[in-house]
Amino acid sequence: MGPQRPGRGPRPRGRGGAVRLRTGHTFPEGGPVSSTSTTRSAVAVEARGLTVRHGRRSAPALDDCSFRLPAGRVSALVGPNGAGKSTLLATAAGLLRPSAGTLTVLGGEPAEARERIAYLAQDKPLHPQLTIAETLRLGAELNPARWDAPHAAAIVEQGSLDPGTKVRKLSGGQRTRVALALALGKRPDLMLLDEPMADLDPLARHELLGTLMADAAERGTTVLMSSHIVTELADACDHLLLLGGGRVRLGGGLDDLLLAHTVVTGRGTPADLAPHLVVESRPAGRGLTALIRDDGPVDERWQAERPSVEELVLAHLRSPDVPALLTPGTTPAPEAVAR
Ligand SMILES: Nc1ncnc2c1ncn2[C@@H]1O[C@H](COP(=O)(O)OP(=O)(O)OP(=O)(O)O)[C@@H](O)[C@H]1O
Repeated sequence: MGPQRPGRGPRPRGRGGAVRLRTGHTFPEGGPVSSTSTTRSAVAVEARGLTVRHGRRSAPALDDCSFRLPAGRVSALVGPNGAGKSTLLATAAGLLRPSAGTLTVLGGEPAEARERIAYLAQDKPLHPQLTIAETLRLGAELNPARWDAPHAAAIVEQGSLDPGTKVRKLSGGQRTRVALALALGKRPDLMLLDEPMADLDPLARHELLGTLMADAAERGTTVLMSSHIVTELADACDHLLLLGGGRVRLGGGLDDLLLAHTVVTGRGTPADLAPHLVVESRPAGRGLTALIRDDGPVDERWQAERPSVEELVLAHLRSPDVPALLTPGTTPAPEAVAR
């Protein structure tokens, strides 16, 4: 079971608790509905035609991306290797500059918001010669106005770490914990986490996700977190941004995105599923199983189920040519998109 969702009701999803749809069900016209919380909430990150190249002649790592991320949410950033996730996080942290378009963070330029942002890079850079206690003291000195010493110390304590231990003597997962204590101790308004869970054990991951969700629920912290561990993200995140080949493939509230798709099983061919968009299909017995993007009610002869987050993400990763989908409220106004 994933961490509890503080302040939020449990989210019904996944095959285990799949909502079995009655055949002939109807989805709202025009596809997904943006939840009211998505449309009404403030915007934490907004990209308009964002293009980022690592070198003048290199292909764009991010290519004409436009999306919005709501404030106070835990957003999952997913995509295959090389999709542009780290590039997006580093740009949002103000470490890379857009080659074209804009990226607005907490209402301004990323560099202006640096004090309010905590960025945890993939390699979790820390000073190896410092002890854990010295590392946290450095965090306090660098963030005098915001530093929450008890919060940072509690995160270290939960990992049973001796504050006198030098960073160079820590395991990869222990180092990640200290880096997270440093990031969370800053009490940021926006946390940018690049694969924070990769080297944490399952218990530590569970605890970390719980802490992030609690911060989002209690303090309104916005979290954007890249990860390849889709099943765990499903429990912790309420928003999804899926990148592929430097472009946005899916963006929106998880519930909205799930509502816009159906897993159908039955006899027939993908062509029989028209007018729905078939994201992915595979043979099943004498028929097929497909993930479709709904265009109106699904015909009664198909058995229909809500997809799990994993099914939604995997189907889109395996079908890179399927048109992108951003739910309303997560797309900047088209006329305002910089070209
Ligand atoms: N420092 C760099 N110099 C040149 N190209 C780079 C650099 N960093 C990333 N790239 C290129 O930019 C593209 C996006 O890379 P990025 O690291 O953002 O992807 P990612 O989605 O984070 O991948 P992964 O899941 O493997 O961490 C890739 O084609 C990569 O080769």
